[in-house]
Amino acid sequence: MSYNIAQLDKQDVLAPKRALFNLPEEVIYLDGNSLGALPKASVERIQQVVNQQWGNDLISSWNKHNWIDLPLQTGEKIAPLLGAGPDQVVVCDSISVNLYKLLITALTMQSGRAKVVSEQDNFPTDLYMVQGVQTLLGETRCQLISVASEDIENALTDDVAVLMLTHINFRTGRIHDMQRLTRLAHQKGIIVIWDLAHSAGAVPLALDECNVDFAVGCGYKYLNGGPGAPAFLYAAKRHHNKISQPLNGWMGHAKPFEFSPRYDAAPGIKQFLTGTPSIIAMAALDAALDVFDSVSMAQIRQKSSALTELFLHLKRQHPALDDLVLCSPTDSELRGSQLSFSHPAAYAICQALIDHNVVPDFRAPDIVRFGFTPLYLSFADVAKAIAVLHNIMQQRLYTHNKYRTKAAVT
Ligand SMILES: Cc1ncc(COP(=O)(O)O)c(C=O)c1O
Ligand SMILES: Nc1c(O)cccc1C(=O)C[C@H](N)C(=O)O
Repeated sequence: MSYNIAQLDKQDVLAPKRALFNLPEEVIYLDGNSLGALPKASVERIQQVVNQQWGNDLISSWNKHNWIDLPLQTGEKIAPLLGAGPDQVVVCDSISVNLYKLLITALTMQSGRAKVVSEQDNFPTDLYMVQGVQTLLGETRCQLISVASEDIENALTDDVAVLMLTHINFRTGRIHDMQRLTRLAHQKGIIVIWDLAHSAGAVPLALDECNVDFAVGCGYKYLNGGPGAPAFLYAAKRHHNKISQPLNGWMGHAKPFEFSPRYDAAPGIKQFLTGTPSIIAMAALDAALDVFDSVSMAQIRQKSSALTELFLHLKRQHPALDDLVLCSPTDSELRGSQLSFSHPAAYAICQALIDHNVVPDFRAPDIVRFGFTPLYLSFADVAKAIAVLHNIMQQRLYTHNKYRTKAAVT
């Protein structure tokens, strides 16, 4: 198969979206799966929130600019990207904190069951949160069972309380079959929590259709909400009246401004709020979501698969790149919007790429990870990235001493 790259870019219906982002001209950014690029709309909105709303309207902004409803309003903007109907998504806190709320919520729905099944290769914070709940409640109420990916189905026995999985693996990009695993878990009476950190804004999702119980996801990756953007939490409507989450903060109270000493949870999804939302950060995320206007997740997915397929095709043309061993699934249907390759010098290769204006990231112990964000990446960018990578590998530029020293954040 041969590719006409100029033609691919010409036919690309998402190409105009690139103009909605502030990205340095010379940089090919392949790390939107760690930190999304900066949408121009977020810059404008932050300036407005700071200068006009905070600066001028001060405290009246909670009403005048409806700051108080921003967690719900932004949640409603995210919902269609998740295949979720209204009133089920709220924006708040981080994934870690939201997982804590949901783990305890789910465990209290499951009397007599304590096991939380997850995957050994899950993103560590997910496993840490279960370990923390286990320490708090004791093993009789919470017990982490972490298994290899291929053993998950066998681990779904009728003494399991919760299945907690990350939909798209952060290292390999491998996608779990959400529909099948949720159905199998439900057949055994198990509640399912999905972590959508690498899925939301990257692949089409159908949370309602898959009958998912709970989910969390990230604001700062494919949703482009900025560093430390608040996360989101999904809770299926059918559970809203039967649950209670453990972090009973005043923003999740039914009537926070009555300042009652007694906690009464707000109805619906609002009960998952805890403390005062970070308005500037949330406004940046809210504005960033407008880049998804007038495009479908199917279009995004189609371009994402085409970009990763092109990368692999071009890589195969260069024997000097053979030492980079693909650890993402070869079938594009089975992987998210990323490609990961192992190599003993992965860290140095990453640094050399960054030095040459191609930005992937390194994941320990030996992975170079490339994220493909269809909203701001062109097919020509992919071709340029391969040319730079080829030069680095063929000339062995990565062996230079300056690429050896590891930074604190990788
Ligand atoms: C799968 C996954 N879950 C959770 C996190 C962490 O989320 P947070 O920093 O919002 O707690 C990340 C990345 O940071 C992630 O990749
Ligand atoms: N949240 C991050 C941060 O604060 C610094 C560096 C990286 C991150 C990440 O998001 C890592 C990311 N979840 C990953 O998939 O590796």
